[in-house]
Amino acid sequence: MTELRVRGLTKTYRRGEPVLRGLDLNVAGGELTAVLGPSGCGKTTLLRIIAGFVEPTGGTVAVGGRVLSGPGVRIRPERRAIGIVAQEGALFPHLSVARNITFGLTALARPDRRARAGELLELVGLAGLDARMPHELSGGQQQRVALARALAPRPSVVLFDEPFNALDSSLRGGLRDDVRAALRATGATAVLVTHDQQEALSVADRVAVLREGRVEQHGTPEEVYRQPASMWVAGFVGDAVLVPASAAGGIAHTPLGRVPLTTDARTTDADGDGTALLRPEQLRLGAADASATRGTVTDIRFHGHDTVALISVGGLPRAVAVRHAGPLALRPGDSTGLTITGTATFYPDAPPPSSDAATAEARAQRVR
Ligand SMILES: Nc1ncnc2c1ncn2[C@@H]1O[C@H](COP(=O)(O)OP(=O)(O)OP(=O)(O)O)[C@@H](O)[C@H]1O
Repeated sequence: MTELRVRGLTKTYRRGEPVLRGLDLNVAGGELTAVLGPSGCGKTTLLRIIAGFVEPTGGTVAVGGRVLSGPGVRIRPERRAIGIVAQEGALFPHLSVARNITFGLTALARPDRRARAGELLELVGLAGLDARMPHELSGGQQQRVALARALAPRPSVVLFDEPFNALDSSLRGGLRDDVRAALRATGATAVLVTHDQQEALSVADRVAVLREGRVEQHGTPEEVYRQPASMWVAGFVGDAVLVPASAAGGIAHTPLGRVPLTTDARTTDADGDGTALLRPEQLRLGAADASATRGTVTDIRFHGHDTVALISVGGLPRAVAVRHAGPLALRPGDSTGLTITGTATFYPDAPPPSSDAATAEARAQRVR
């Protein structure tokens, strides 16, 4: 399995501002990293540089220790052993499914090519469709063929540029699972660019969050969601409840109550004022008893699988979001108790949420 290593990557297009500003990213052999970030932060540029379609201004790209782009080195795209799955499969419309898949396998004898196409179609769940033409396939099937084509030459790295974008949500889930299974089966290292945070969190081994041409955090989906490296990441990935807090002895005191701090070195030593991060599903509504903070419902939003209630609490300038599994028997104006479960990440010396520019900026930039 082959590691992808990107070091100090910079890119400035002609007559433009720098797009990549010293980007570092390691993807371990056989792992899938999802690259997530606001529109225009340089995700596609990163992918195109790794593929060899765009020359970086500085920095290096290496696969398995072999430098593909770097000072004085530029390996042509077709010699990089990198497969690409684009937004909309971009299959050759005049070639059958089998010939699309084996297009690049000119070194193989015809029977071997046929066998390889059959093998790959099985892998992507399309066994038997060898003779179909692209227009006879659904969008999801076309993307599966595009994946099979990308995997056909046994690339060590596969790049996905928003591969599920054109598909409706019912198809996306199944295809995502199959992409993951196919990558596992082949051992390819993969990078997937996406706008969709749920997709990034659910499909990837690791998530790299890009901001203004750098990686702000690269970690497992759980790390990025539970312990965001910054308030900006907290607000960009998922819904954040950011409240002013005072930390001491591993506990944050907030207007919503006391909450233990998440046990990582950055957080547990915290002492003094800052901001605590909670997620809406960590808040529980219930009887307004003595142990709970009291709040007033200002809005209820039903999402089917869950309901989000906005609760206004004394001492907080903005209502906090509470995610509740299933429907809620509360209405705007009702009084409720509020308790915190789990732990909080703490950002020392951070501005209070009333002027939480970081989150506002992240929200404004987030594209769904
Ligand atoms: N060929 C090009 N020439 C000049 N500027 C470019 C070129 N390609 C991209 N850019 C600029 O570089 C910046 C980053 O673009 P890029 O497509 O990498 O971002 P992105 O994160 O993939 O965005 P999106 O999520 O909207 O697809 C943008 O400001 C874009 O206008």
